[in-house]
Amino acid sequence: MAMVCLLDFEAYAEKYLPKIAWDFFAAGADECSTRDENILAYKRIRFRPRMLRDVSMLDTRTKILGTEISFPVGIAPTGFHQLACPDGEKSTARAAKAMGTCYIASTYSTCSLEEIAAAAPGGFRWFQLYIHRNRAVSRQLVQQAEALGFQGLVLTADLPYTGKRRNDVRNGFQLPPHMKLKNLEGAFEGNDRSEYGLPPNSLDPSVTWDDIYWLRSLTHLPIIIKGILTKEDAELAVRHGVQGIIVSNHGGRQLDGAPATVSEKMDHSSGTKSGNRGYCQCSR
Ligand SMILES: Cc1cc2nc3c(=O)[nH]c(=O)nc-3n(C[C@H](O)[C@H](O)[C@H](O)COP(=O)(O)O)c2cc1C
Ligand SMILES: CCCCCCC(=O)C(=O)O
Repeated sequence: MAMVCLLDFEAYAEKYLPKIAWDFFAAGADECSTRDENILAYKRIRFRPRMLRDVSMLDTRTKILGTEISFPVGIAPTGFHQLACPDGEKSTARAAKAMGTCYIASTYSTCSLEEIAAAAPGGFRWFQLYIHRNRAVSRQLVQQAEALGFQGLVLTADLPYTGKRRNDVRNGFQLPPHMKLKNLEGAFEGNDRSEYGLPPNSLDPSVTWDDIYWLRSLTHLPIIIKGILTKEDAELAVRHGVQGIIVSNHGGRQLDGAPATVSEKMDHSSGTKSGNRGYCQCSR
């Protein structure tokens, strides 16, 4: 059957993926109220179409941080692509390049940054960072991403601890033994990989705005903060000299009860006074 829209891909994935993988991809935190509200908030949006405007020539191109993309949608960072496809993030990188848009590769990719870069030479890519307690690991990843030609550094700010995704807990989610978080191989001691393929508590929950200065000292890349949900934090981002923010509630996988990404309660103009732009992501 022809795949016509994203919902068709979603239904296909639910039918054919192992339950443990599907549940991971579909997860929301706790009661999933924010995850579900993300979709409902989009459905409530109504356009105000104007007529007789000569639409014979359409141009959907736009720019993010000065780089042109063919349409105003990029690919958000998501971990563990090999759970869905053996080629993993290499396929995602190729698809993004073919579509002329930006791919943000996750720290928790199942392909290495080198493999991702080699799969789609010249593609427009940013690297998404989670900061680990072992700062040397994070420093090395940032510097490797820059050396490989990634063009932006996205710091995910909304995961000091992992949200409680109930089905992952029920399923006892583990990465299959043949799958590795390639960017973090050799980064940790011991054999316990019980938290999403990582040792428990490997992320650093003590990260603050001051760490933006630390990141700045490591790289010349533009820094974008992902997971901003309030005007106050957007303003702090501007004050700390970052080049962009991504308005996001992490697909409702983190703080259940947070507003929908396109909620009318959000002030999407935050930060624009000093020329910074907020990027709004599509949920799921
Ligand atoms: C399966 C899955 C894995 C994800 N992995 C990451 C990740 O590794 N890093 C990250 O910053 N966000 C991750 N996210 C969150 C997405 O980047 C994105 O924020 C979310 O899917 C869309 O919600 P939003 O519109 O609130 O941003 C993941 C989301 C999903 C569904
Ligand atoms: C130890 C943290 C695992 C997080 C996995 C990737 C991610 O961000 C997600 O939302 O899932």
